[in-house]
Amino acid sequence: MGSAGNHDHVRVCHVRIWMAPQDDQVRGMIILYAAECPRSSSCPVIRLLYGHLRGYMGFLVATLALQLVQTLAGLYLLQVMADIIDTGVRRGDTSYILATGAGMLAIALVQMAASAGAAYCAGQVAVSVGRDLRSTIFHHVQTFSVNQVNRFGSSALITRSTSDVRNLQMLTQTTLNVALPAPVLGIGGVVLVMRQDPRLALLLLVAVPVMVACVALLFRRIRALVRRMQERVEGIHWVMREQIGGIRVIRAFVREAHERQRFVAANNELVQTSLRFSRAMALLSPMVMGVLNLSGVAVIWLGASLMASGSVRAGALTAVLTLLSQTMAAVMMALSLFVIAPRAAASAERIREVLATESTVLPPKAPRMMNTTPAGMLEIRDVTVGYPGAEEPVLRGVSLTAYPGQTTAIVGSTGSGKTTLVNLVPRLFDPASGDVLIDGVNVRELDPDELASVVGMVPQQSYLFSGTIASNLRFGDPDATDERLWEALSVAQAREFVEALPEGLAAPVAQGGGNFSGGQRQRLTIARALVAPRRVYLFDDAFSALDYGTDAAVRAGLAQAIGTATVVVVAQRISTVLHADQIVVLDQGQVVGAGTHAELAAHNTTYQEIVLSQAEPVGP
Ligand SMILES: Nc1ncnc2c1ncn2[C@@H]1O[C@H](COP(=O)(O)OP(=O)(O)OP(=O)(O)O)[C@@H](O)[C@H]1O
Repeated sequence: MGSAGNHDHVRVCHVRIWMAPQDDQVRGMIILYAAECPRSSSCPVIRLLYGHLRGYMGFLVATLALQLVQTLAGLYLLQVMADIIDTGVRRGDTSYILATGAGMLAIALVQMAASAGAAYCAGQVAVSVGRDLRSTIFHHVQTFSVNQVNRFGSSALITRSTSDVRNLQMLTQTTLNVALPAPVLGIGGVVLVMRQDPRLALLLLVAVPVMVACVALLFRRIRALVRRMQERVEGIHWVMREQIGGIRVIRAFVREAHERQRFVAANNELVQTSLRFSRAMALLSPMVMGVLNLSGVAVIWLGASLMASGSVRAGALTAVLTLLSQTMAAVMMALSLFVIAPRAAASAERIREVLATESTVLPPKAPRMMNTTPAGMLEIRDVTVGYPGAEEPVLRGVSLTAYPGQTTAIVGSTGSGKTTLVNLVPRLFDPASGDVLIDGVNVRELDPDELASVVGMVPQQSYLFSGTIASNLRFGDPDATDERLWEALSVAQAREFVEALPEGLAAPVAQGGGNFSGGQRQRLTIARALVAPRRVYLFDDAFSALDYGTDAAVRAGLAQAIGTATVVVVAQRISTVLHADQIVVLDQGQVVGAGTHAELAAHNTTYQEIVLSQAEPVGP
């Protein structure tokens, strides 16, 4: 991430992407992408690939040149072959046949080398474009707010960065390998046949447009089906993700049969769409083959009658027939393009949908710096937040101030908006109205790096990344010493169990932290937030998986370790917030009270209800 005042805003074909300048590869790619994208083009594939392809002009030109060489060499070979038959064979001139044959061999070698070189260059372009696209999507999604990520869904975002990009990569490669030589083969072939006999050329001029018309007729239908197929694949990903992620719940509630049915339904939908697609494709192939075979019959029929009248020689007719079979092979290969192209067109639309989504938490153009004397006063001023699609706002006109050196607790019933409120501080999303300020600076005016260096957060869901305990703890400060890590683990009451692991800090962590218990995970996420000093610490229900004793020990340790920082604690348990300097009570998205435990317990009805609802008796 870029440092304050040191970042770029780039217009990317209706998309604004913010990226750190030191990421040269991505930066270069974004500049390319920003290059005058042909907005007028109605083809989503062209619009999407245009900027990326420009970066590989060298390889593109080389592919073009090599394809030209190999196609022209192929056509020239036909011409020479006709000469050998009409001159060498007809006259029985062996030396002419041998000399011309040696020349043919040399040309064939050039053709092979050019063909291999073209395939290599095309591969380079396609693979690089794929890499760049994946990178663009990944970095763009990174700029999204949490709500925007939720709107697309993780399955959709993964599919778009993987299989959709692969479809575009395949299209690029096939176009360069198959479609690029086609015009040269077409025009060159017509010229070659014209030179032999213009009447035979006329046949080619009729056959090719008929073929193109057949394909165009089916293209729209195929494209729509391909798009639907991709949606169905996404549907399967969606169901599978949920089932794999929720396997424990499924087993506990014996929902296997129900889940199996959901999967079967999603799978069947894909099968039905795939069958419709296969039917459309099944029509395409015989149509093209029919036109080609009819053209072959016409050439043989016309050629035979011309030969009988002596106006066409055997060599010329052989060349035309060979050219026709070569064209047939090329068209058959190009047919694969008609499967790949609609798939890529649908993929391009889906990728552009992601790229055209402008982040709602963009960094400021001219970021402000925090003052150098750390304080950490957190002010939330009159914020209103609504989730996309929800009728009512989740938070309405919420204001509170959390002071340095103090603990501010936020309590409220389930769904009252506590998590939503704390998520505003690190800008996981922004409020519809109102402001969040740290030491008087609006968080929207801070560079993301600066904001991250000021706010430490322990989210409600304890998530650890695959790696080691040390790599997870160093998330906020890659340079933290082992000693610092152990200190943080001590405060989080995690030292004991980490010491008990044979590898200690180097103990492996599975994706999501699945190889640790809920309480251990929670303690590790608390330690992670404590490794780097911050002005404001947010603990969102971060003690819920701890037993009462550990909860109390962690809070006691925190009071010592955090010192003068501002602490905001979201909690369900009254015992967790009992000694907070200030408790803010939320109810249905509004602040309905603020004060100490004693004050609220005496006068605030909502707080009293919460206290009463807790099974354990609460002390003064
Ligand atoms: N991503 C979302 N999309 C739509 N609505 C949401 C989303 N996240 C939360 N909500 C809704 O917003 C309201 C507040 O949710 P929030 O998670 O902030 O409550 P909370 O007080 O933290 O609840 P809990 O104590 O159960 O964690 C809830 O009604 C919830 O349904």
